[in-house]
Amino acid sequence: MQLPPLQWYPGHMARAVKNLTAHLQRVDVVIEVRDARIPHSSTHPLLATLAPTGVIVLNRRDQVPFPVGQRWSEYLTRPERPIILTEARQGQGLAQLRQSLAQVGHGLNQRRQRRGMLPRAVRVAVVGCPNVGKSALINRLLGRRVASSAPKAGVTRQCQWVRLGGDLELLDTPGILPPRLEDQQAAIYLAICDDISEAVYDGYLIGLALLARLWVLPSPAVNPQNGLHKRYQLAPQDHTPEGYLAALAEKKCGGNLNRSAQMVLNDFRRGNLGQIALELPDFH
Ligand SMILES: Nc1nc2c(ncn2[C@@H]2O[C@H](COP(=O)(O)OP(=O)(O)OP(=O)(O)O)[C@@H](O)[C@H]2O)c(=O)[nH]1
Repeated sequence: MQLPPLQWYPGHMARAVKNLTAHLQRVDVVIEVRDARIPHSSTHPLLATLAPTGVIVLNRRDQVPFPVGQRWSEYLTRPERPIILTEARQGQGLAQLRQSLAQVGHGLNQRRQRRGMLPRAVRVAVVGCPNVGKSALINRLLGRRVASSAPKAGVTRQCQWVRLGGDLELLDTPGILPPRLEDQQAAIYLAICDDISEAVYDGYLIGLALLARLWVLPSPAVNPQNGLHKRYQLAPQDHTPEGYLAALAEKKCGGNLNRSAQMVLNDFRRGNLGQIALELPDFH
């Protein structure tokens, strides 16, 4: 299946990248938030150069099978860059994240003390692609709602500093993507996961791309219980991806293929098809 090239680089994102580059110079640690369903595709090349150290958070750990999250964590971990799996809405994994930040703060203030300087709060930037859960994570870390969190890419438009007690200052940042999405497979995964504005793609083709991926995923990436069958009482093994969307359209959407594709996408995004990792460390 050949999809038209996907690109999304709205004006606010270009401004955000410029703004972020300036802000990162006064930050002590960067938390890069990625989507645990697509840890490879939901990273930004800029961060490898601007923020080579820090913490990588694989958020939405509730949406992938537990062993897959663990495997990604082992695969990505480096001594200077711990990996933490979180569920930002419920606050799972946050104790470990707080501990990592406290360690950074301790090291920073020891160095300051040696130079005769007063202690200060650790400055932490929370960065990543649109819709990966940066604002939800910040709200959970702070224990109150300071950042807008919504199931839509591009909600946060400005960099915003927020303070947590005397120890931590957090920078909430708009979601960023590269100006050109060179890796079109990654772009398709970003669209499937709702990390790209739906205004720039054909929903039917992206729904079909999701099914095509589900058809070839190995068993560790998906729950043993087939979510599609359970959700729609329609067995995947009896159909090709195209045939499945057509059968689903007949069964539930008055024959409308666009609506059946949208239904599958929405159910995947909400976790109604069970835990599904679109990417595993060994293949993309
Ligand atoms: N299932 C699940 N949903 C999550 C998790 N974290 C966040 N969400 C949901 O994902 C959606 C996006 O979260 P946000 O916090 O707005 O994401 P963001 O990265 O700040 O988005 P932008 O403002 O577009 O950059 C919201 O509907 C959240 O409730 C998680 O760990 N698991």
